[in-house]
Amino acid sequence: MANMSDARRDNPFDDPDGSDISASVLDAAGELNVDRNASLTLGTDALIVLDEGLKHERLNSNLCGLLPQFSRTTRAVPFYNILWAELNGFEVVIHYAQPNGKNKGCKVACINYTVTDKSLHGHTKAWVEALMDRAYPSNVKRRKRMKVLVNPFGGQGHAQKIWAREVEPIFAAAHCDIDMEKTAYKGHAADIAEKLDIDAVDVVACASGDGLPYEVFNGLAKQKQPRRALKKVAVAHIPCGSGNAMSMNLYGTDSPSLAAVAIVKGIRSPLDLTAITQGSNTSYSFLSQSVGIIAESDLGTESLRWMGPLRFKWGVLVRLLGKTIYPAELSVVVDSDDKRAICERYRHTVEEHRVAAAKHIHSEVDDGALLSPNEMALPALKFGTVTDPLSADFQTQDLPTLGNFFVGNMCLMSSDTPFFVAALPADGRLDMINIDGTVPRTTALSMLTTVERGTMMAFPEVSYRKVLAYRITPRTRPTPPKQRVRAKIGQWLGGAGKQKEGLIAIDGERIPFEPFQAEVVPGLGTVLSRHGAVYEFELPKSL
Ligand SMILES: Nc1ncnc2c1ncn2[C@@H]1O[C@H](COP(=O)(O)OP(=O)(O)OP(=O)(O)O)[C@@H](O)[C@H]1O
Repeated sequence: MANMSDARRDNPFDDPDGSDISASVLDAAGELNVDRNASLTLGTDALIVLDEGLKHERLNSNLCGLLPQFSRTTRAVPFYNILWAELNGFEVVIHYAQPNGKNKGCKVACINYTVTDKSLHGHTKAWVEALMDRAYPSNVKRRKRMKVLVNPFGGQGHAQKIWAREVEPIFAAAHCDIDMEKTAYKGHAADIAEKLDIDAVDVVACASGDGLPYEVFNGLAKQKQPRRALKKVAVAHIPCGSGNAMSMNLYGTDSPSLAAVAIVKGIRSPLDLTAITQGSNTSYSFLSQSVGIIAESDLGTESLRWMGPLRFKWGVLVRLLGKTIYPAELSVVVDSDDKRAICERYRHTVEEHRVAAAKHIHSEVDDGALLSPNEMALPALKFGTVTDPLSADFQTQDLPTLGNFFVGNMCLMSSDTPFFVAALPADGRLDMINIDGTVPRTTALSMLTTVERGTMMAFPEVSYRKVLAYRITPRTRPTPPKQRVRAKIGQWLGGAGKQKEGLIAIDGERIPFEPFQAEVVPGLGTVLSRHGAVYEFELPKSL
């Protein structure tokens, strides 16, 4: 937690070969002498392996003395990396996640030692259990029962291979109970989640993009006891898609193997969901809603798929330079529109979390067991649906030149786009960004360059609000006859092809271009995360 932004950029593991052993206080009671030359010790944050044999192994491969001599005989394996430890007879076997040298990721490695002093059997048994307690603190469930859904078409179609090569071995080494199923059609993940036996499963892990988790939340919301289903079953994400925001926000990585370890070690945490009503339909969004530029750059750039991840940035750029506008009427229940106060409250929550984590205070996460029968249904919406008259809580604005309408429940929308820097998993609020489409091109371009640093919010032209609910009625923009040729060129350059209608994206999925209403439902969903109350992002100091 001390340096979350670094953790986000790099491998979130410490180096198991690392030299930071001094940071771990060696605890005499936690020491196990496995033989004359080797001992295993429970440090503060890591298992310390002291082994004369390590020195010899290294010296043997020293290319006839051409390489510098290694005198180190110790190795530290952070408890976080330890997947399982057991005693087989007198043999201590420890499986752990070892970071790959050059690749961003990790693989399963094993340490095993036979305890030579047979009188130490009782001590060894207790020591192995103590190691497991450090590897799995009281708020982390061991042997998670997982339903794994693999989208064979996710991202570039490699999800199945990634699952088998990089992820399954980690879950297996952590003794997770796995039931894998490939999705066979669009909507299959929702059907599976709707029919899932929620008492037999702790986690639904999606080897996909963000599309499958969206379906799983919505499938759980259709169960007979939806509220209990959403509390009982944690939704997890193995990043194998073109959009992997969920994994970035909750685990700080888009590497499938690192995400797998984060799932094994994940803390059950509540997540706000957003109820979206459109016509007579209700769905639940966990990530974002966009109308206009972001939705078009996400969904309306199909003809630019050959560009890979660049197509989204290109789509935004073309529309920004074209000063594209998306007229709409917007009604909002505002919680706060004071950017400074929003950042202060965010920092306060992060600090509270840091203090609680340092004191090892783990708040119990409700698993739905205590819900009374009349609480099993989804909570009633406080602000009604899109077909109801607007209540007095809403403030309505006509936005004839709206440029960007983007609402988020998570911070990062991809590995390098922290749009909603003050977003928190369960603060009962949505973060809403509005930017007028007529801001000068130079300003729009400099805004774009600050997204990656997370400082776009500082522009006075950017409205950043915490909201409880909103209704948006998008309108089709009129194109004056003189601008039609220019508009067509812009549309072609931006990858929109012949698309006539505007686009709305909910968690990256298209919904009809019609009015919709959104209301945050505090803590309705459950996920697995590294730090519970906060995402894997640090608010820039300049904000
Ligand atoms: N077997 C299947 N055939 C067709 N579509 C499927 C299948 N399995 C899942 N899908 C659909 O694929 C969509 C995208 O899934 P996912 O999020 O895993 O991939 P992605 O690569 O991130 O997304 P995108 O397609 O937007 O790039 C979801 O809407 C899901 O319902």
